[in-house]
Amino acid sequence: MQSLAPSSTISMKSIMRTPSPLPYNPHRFAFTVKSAASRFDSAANATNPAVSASAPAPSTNFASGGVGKSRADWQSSCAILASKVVSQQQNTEKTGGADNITVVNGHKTLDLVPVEKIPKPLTITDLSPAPMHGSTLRVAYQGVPGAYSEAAAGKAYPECDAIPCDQFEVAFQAVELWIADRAVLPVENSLGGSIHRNYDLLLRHRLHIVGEVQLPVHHCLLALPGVRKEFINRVISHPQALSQCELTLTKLGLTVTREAVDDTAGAAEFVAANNLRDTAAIASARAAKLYNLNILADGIQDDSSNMTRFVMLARDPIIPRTDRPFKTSIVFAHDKGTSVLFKVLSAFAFRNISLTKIESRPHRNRPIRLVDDANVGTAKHFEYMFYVDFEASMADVRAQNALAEVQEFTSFLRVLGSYPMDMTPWAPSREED
Ligand SMILES: O=C(O)C(=O)C[C@]1(C(=O)O)C=C[C@@H](O)C=C1
Repeated sequence: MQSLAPSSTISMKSIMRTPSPLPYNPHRFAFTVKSAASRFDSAANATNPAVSASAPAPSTNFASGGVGKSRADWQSSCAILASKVVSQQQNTEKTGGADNITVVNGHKTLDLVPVEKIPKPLTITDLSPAPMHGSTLRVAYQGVPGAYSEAAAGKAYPECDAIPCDQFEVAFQAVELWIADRAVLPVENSLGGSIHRNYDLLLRHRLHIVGEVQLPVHHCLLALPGVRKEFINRVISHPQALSQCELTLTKLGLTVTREAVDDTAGAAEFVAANNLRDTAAIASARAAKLYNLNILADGIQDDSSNMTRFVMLARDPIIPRTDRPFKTSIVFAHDKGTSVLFKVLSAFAFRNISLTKIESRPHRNRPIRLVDDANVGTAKHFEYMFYVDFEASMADVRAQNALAEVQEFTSFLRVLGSYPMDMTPWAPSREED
């Protein structure tokens, strides 16, 4: 996995400069031998001229060796075809003959590519949305290399190119503008709870949740080589990371200033880039390696089972299935009426569907509801959006019926996604790299 200069992070500005992409046109994929090499060269950019034009940020490739086997096969096939074309042109000049025809013993023969080198025709699986056409999946995440979101991208899509973005908003837009195929979004942590801002983003954008991963988060205290704990008068990190290590920092005697920055690895990069000998960063062991920092303390999260849940987002939903455990995420709002929440929740309870999460957020468009109160005039109530995750696939009739019922009680209902549950067995948090 290559490490990247943080300057290669995609920013809102660079996205704004990106020329607007052409709409998706499946006919662009009509297969010709000539287009094969260039298509595999530009991989996920094939559908988006804006991408090749704007030279997107380099990314981390999680596949060992960087390039997948099939891509290499295609490239060598195409190279052989290209060299044939060159030799045929030379022959043509010599013989003055037509395309693809060589003179052998006075007979004209078609000059064929050796059977084992002939590219295979595209099949229906080559056309499946992920990964695109045998190319490497491009996954946008917020932060710089070494961030936990990058690790989550690697866990969800081991062969992917992880693309750093300076804000979550940018990661969403990277997918919307076809610069990336997926975005990774942390939504909750076992210690810190829900990451509310990201729930709001889910609603503001029209991307679909297509997967989830739960990542053990193992924090380290990082400082420049030679710096000891006693020299530290400031600890910087992502706010979630600072809160996940609060007690341990105090136990370590580090009752010093805490400062929040955009991401954990960004904090490590900042300490290194500015040669800060009085500042430590909370970040991963991988960030220590990438930015040449020392690990002053290892495993400083307040709970060894510290875990963050990330969701994977895509432009299109996946087709829900029933042959493996699925989860569905919805968001709804309701107007008025009594016991609406109770009725909604019982739609799931009566069908034996377990809820795994419920979260309420202020209704941004209508945060306050005025209600008449006969005795004291008009009262104000807060209005909420409710986010619910439940353990069933949208392909399951029970889920379909439950949602049909929920729709009756709600003024707004959106299915954010129906996706395979992360069933990875739990293991204590430990950094491998
Ligand atoms: O800063 C990072 O490294 C991130 O990936 C973000 C983030 C978060 O938003 O919660 C992800 C996992 C950890 O819980 C701490 C920070």
